[in-house]
Amino acid sequence: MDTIFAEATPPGRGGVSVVRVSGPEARAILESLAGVVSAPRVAHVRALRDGDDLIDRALVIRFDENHSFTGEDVAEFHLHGAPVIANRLSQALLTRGARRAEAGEFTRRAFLNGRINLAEAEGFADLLSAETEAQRKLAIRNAEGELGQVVDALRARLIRAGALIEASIDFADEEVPEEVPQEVFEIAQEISAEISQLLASFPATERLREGYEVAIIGKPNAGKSTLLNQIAKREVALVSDIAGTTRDVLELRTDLRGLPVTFLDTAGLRESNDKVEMMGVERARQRAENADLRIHLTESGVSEEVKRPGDLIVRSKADLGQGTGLSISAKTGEGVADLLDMVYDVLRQRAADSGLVAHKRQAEALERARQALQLEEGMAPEFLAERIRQANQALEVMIGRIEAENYLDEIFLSFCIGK
Ligand SMILES: Nc1nc2c(c(=O)[nH]1)N(C=O)[C@@H](CNc1ccc(C(=O)N[C@@H](CCC(=O)O)C(=O)O)cc1)CN2
Ligand SMILES: Nc1nc2c(ncn2[C@@H]2O[C@H](COP(=O)(O)OP(=O)(O)OP(=O)(O)O)[C@@H](O)[C@H]2O)c(=O)[nH]1
Repeated sequence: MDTIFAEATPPGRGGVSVVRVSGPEARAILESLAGVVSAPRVAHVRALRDGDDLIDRALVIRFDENHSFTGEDVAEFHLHGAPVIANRLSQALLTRGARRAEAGEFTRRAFLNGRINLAEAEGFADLLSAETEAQRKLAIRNAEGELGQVVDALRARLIRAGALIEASIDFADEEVPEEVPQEVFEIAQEISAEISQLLASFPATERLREGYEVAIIGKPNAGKSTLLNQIAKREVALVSDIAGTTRDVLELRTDLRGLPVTFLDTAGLRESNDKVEMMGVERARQRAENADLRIHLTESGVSEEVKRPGDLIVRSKADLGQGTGLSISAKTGEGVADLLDMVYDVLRQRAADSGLVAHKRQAEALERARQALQLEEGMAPEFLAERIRQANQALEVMIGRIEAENYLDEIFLSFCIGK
């Protein structure tokens, strides 16, 4: 196994930068630079020397195999935060046989060494990419293993069901076939119902993890770009009194009180002879179609063609006259806070339906387990045993105990280097 290293802190100048080393040579490499470090998991201040060259006076920590994040021998260098120092240390690590880590390789090793399961690894990936409070709360639950624990509890009951069937097969008399106990069917039904519950929350959880899209749509000159600028509190979109100003879809990522919300400013919906404008209109329609929520901004009437239940209808340019319903002036800002309140309320309700199943991979494995558990009383004991085994196997795939290989690159390469 290679010994790997990477900067765990973001590149650039900072107070402290942390370089992490993991693998069989970690301790020897640490001690060749810092002298003997006998106590594990204790911070020591040490001069780091490569030959005569004093690299830095740093904090160093070492971790023993089986008592570290990766499960391997680990050494950490907490350096003064200038890129030249980390670069100089990297050079010393390379000459001592370590290599640079790939994206997610520390977490991958934690998984391969059985320190975390695959659902936890996905939780860590989500935690590291979380941009808002609601996403962080979701991710930390899975990084802490909640989903894995739920699945382990289901597996324990499946194993009992399997054992009950085996017993009835073993003791079956040729003439008087032993009945498969009723409890087997009860367990299968209960587990199947619990999986259904877990799966029911998947769409809401996935939306929260990925972030919501809110499309601002309407006729040309309705004030969509002005509204986007008002939400951003800066000039992100071009505004003009020429109809058809916005062509491409503009995205504004925001943290709406903890919810991840990307507002989309789209081309005004109309027929036009301008080829480029029509490409923009088509794009606007598509993005609006796929968005989680649509704000129809209108001076007069609503563009019925794209209207869907639950869409917000908002009258624009309230400073120019009176409208009914929610009306805003993107220009003065009047009503914009109320609009954001409404958007927040709608999305918060959807986020409230979220649960633990955040990834399609997890949902698919759970669905396979659920399918296998659709048992019927007349089924042969051997067949029932096979179904229970299939369900158990699907759950093992979910937590990465088996058949994880196909997913590893997808999951771990999504991390940054150093994680
Ligand atoms: N400096 C530093 N900070 C970090 C990490 C790290 O690797 N280094 N982490 C990583 O990304 C996270 C913390 N995760 C960790 C998880 C386990 C162990 C560990 O050494 N576990 C041992 C000892 C436990 C103990 O001290 O009681 C064990 O479980 O046996 C260390 C960090 C976040 N902060
Ligand atoms: N009085 C008033 N004028 C506004 C308001 N909002 C936008 N306008 C004006 O209306 C014109 C069009 O505004 P935009 O924000 O570019 O409209 P749009 O909907 O993005 O237009 P397209 O890009 O053509 O689809 C500009 O002259 C804005 O200054 C408002 O609330 N009150």
